[in-house]
Amino acid sequence: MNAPAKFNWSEGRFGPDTAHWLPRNPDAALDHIPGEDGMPVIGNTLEQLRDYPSFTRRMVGKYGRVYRNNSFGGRSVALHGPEANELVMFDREKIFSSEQGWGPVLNLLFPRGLMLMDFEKHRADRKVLSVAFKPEPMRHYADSLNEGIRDRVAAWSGKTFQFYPAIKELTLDLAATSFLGIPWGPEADKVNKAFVDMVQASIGVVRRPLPFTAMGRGVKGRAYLVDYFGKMVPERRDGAGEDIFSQICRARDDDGEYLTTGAIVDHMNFLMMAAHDTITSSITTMVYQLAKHPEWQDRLREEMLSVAPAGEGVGHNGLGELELTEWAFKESLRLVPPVPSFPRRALKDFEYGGYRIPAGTSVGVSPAFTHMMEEHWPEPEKFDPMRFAPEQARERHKYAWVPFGGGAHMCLGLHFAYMQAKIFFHHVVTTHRIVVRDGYAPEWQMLPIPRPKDGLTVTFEPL
Ligand code: HEM
Repeated sequence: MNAPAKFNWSEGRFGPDTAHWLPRNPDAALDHIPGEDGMPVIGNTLEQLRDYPSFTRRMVGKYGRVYRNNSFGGRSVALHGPEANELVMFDREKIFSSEQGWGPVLNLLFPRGLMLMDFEKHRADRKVLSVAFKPEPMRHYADSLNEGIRDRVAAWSGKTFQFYPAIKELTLDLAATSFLGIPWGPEADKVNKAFVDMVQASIGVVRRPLPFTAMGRGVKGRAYLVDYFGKMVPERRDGAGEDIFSQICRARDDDGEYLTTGAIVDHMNFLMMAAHDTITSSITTMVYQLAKHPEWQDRLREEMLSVAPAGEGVGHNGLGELELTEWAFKESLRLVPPVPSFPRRALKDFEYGGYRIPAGTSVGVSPAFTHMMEEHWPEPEKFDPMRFAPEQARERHKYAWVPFGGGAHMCLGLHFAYMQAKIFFHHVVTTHRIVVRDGYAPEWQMLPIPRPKDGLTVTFEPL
């Protein structure tokens, strides 16, 4: 069933190339699915933003694991649990569009990024971009991450500071070198500002680029970066740079062709966006969990020192040996997944949980909910990295732990994320104790990307 258009997706509001998106369904198309519409106009948006985990728990408790929601501009269907994750993420039958799911949020500022492509086109571009994440380039990024992190951790030593803004700034600075191949300084600052404006705009309430709005600044930021990256493509193609941008400029598709300048620019913008707040959020969660569990700092320190001396960080070759560190990072991603839920749009009618769900429906899955399901994660609130030891992980549903998604759109940068986290914690934990004051329990804002509301006050006590 393809319902008539209520209104079409306008280019001004949703960015370029939206003419092929399915028209929106009339609200009545989902009347048969239990759920609620919430307040007039805003629906459940505020309740969801205020406390996303409680909202989902309440809805699942009342309506079950398939429910109708109304937020962020319209009705959608939420599907919960590992089986739902597998259906949507693995998408055996090519039912779900990532482009049309993420599009209303991202297409205006980050068009033609990988998550804004589907099926064959997506596969072809993803294959080209994958060259930047092969072991040889990763080795170079590891070197530049080690250098940048070492200096910054030294600057934080002995201080009590707000960790979240500090790691956000460090992650941006590290991206300048490992993603873009530009040194820290005024040029990198300008790029960072343009980029931050774009990200802010993509989650802003006002969706039109009016003066003095986040969207206005975001669109200006995008114009700056398009021009900046675009001009550099020929020189990067001819050079021998080891950064991600240079790798992508030199990458060729199956026909031996380079990506166009426009495609390179769009992919770079998207990659930086996909990497930035997610790494920031996950490292912040792990810092907090380690501060609350000093015994885990001791266990990780012992493992880390067996791989490389204190304060030296760890090169690409040593990363695989940091097993406990990896489990602690995975457990942090379980407790607070940086992408708590994500959208798709059904391109065909499908059935799930006893309901027929029509083509055109916006569909959401929720790593945050799945990661707290007691039947898969006993004592789900407890920080226990041993859950990821092979003997415990073996029997678990493959889609019970999905911080990086799954299937064709599974995070392309997940090894980069593990690498940055391991290098970061090697520098910090081998030289410092991470401390928070007794009884400290900051509140987290879960959407759009989790962060501690107060910035997370920590002390890095030198050992
Ligand atoms: C802890 C850090 C990270 C988390 C939790 C994370 C999470 C995710 C998730 C959930 C998706 C899939 C979304 C969907 O299916 O709709 C995704 C996709 C993606 N991520 Fe990450 N990400 C992280 C770090 C990174 C980094 C460091 C990079 C780049 C260096 C990156 C690049 C990408 C790209 C390009 C995609 C789109 C893949 C595609 O559509 O084929 N991510 N990420």
